[in-house]
Amino acid sequence: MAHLIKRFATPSKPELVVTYGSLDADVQELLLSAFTVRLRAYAPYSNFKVGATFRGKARGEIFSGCNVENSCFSPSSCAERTALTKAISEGEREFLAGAVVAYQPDVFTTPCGVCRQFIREFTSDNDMPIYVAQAREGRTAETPFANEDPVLCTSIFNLLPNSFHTYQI
Ligand SMILES: O=c1ccn([C@H]2C[C@H](O)[C@@H](CO)O2)c(=O)[nH]1
Ligand SMILES: [Zn+2]
Repeated sequence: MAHLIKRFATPSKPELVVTYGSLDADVQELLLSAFTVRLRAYAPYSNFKVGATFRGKARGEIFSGCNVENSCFSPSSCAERTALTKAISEGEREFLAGAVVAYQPDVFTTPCGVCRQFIREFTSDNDMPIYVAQAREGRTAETPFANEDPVLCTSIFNLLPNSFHTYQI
């Protein structure tokens, strides 16, 4: 019976909070792009701006997206889905890592349930690291992060364990 749970989405690593300065340059770059694209968020209804990025496996290219709201609310897209939809439509289907940048003073902003499932669709059995940072007040595109800023290092299998997934055989 063990084979039935063998492909269950179990995290490759536990969640960890580290400092921005301790991260590899490619992860810092992913977070910087998320900070920058967040500035383009169309969020007149919630006033809550989010930026998300995913690094494609094929060429190491960064795909970025912001949240795009609508006066009718339901048609809104989160930043994570904007970024992934852009990537898929450009031909990328595999990703090395993702990043999310938003600002709530006392909590990391992690992807919503819909986005977790959306990200899971494009994740291999090996999990996908997701880095979450705050766009702190007063920070600008010139200096988005300080070395001592906290970054949550999580992954889609931490965020969405034992997720629904169909395997194309
Ligand atoms: O991880 C998240 C959480 C929220 N939002 C958006 C949806 C909506 O536009 C606004 C407030 O929920 O933030 C995202 O883009 N990503
Ligand atoms: Zn979402």
